Amino acid sequence: MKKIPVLEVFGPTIQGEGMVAGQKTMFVRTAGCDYRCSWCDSAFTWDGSQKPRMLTAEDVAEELDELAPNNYGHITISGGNPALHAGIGGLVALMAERGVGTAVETQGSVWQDWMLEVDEVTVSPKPPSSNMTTDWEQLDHYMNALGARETKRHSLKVVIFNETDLAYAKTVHFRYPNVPFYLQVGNDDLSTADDLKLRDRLLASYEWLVEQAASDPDWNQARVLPQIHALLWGNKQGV
Ligand SMILES: C[S@@+](CC[C@H](N)C(=O)[O-])C[C@H]1O[C@@H](n2cnc3c(N)ncnc32)[C@H](O)[C@@H]1O
Ligand SMILES: Nc1nc2[nH]cc(C(=O)O)c2c(=O)[nH]1
Ligand code: SF4
Ligand SMILES: [Mg+2]
Repeated sequence: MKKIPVLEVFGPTIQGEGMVAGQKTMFVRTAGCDYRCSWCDSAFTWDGSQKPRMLTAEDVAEELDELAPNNYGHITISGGNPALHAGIGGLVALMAERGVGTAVETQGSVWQDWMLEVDEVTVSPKPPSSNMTTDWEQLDHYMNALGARETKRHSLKVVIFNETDLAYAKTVHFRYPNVPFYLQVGNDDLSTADDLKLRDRLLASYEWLVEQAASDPDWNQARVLPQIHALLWGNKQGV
């Protein structure tokens, strides 16, 4: 059984972002990322500051059960980039056997066949402010493979910090016009412990983003959301 480098397991909480926002869920966060986004809010998964544990799918399930005995029906696998790890396939299968829903967060740079078995796949290509570049052919492959599924859902989510990011997001949205599309507020103060100050700042950014979407017909089918967990709990890890 292939092991998974796990950085943290937490919950129950709510999914704070995107297509599953508000869903009660557990989080499994893997270590390692093939990107280095300038504004990554989870840099501890790849900057060497925290060390992962190598766990089997059964180990992870046991940990979930200990954290939330009979108290979860959905898990979200994030990272880092969880798509770096073949071993997650075993976890997805185990949860499906138990009737527990699964979601994954990835930037869409690396494919794994277990993606096909995940109930809600969020693909989050990175805008210019991240300093990363998009491999459009790889993203096409992702969208084609996910789009061929019959019962499971996927979406695109782009984090926005400025107008250049919005222009990039539009390119993504127009390239895959039939995929549910989310604009997400960027958090540009990752170090503050002043939750109230951060909340004000994020809400001001949210207001700006809503105004942008509201005034541009190209966004008629878009959904605009903040990170709900950042509004509630600031930059705290494990929530
Ligand atoms: C930490 S990433 C992990 C999954 C995967 N590596 C990815 O980027 O999609 C989870 C989500 O958080 C978003 N995110 C990261 N830093 C953020 C920030 N400073 N503000 C808003 N969203 C952020 C990412 O764009 C992604 O959609
Ligand atoms: N509550 C909560 N919702 C989230 N949605 C995406 C997250 C992530 O870091 O991938 C995240 C997270 O870390 N916490
Ligand atoms: S792809 Fe995701 S985890 Fe990786 S650096 Fe960017 S935001 Fe962070
Ligand atoms: Mg996060």
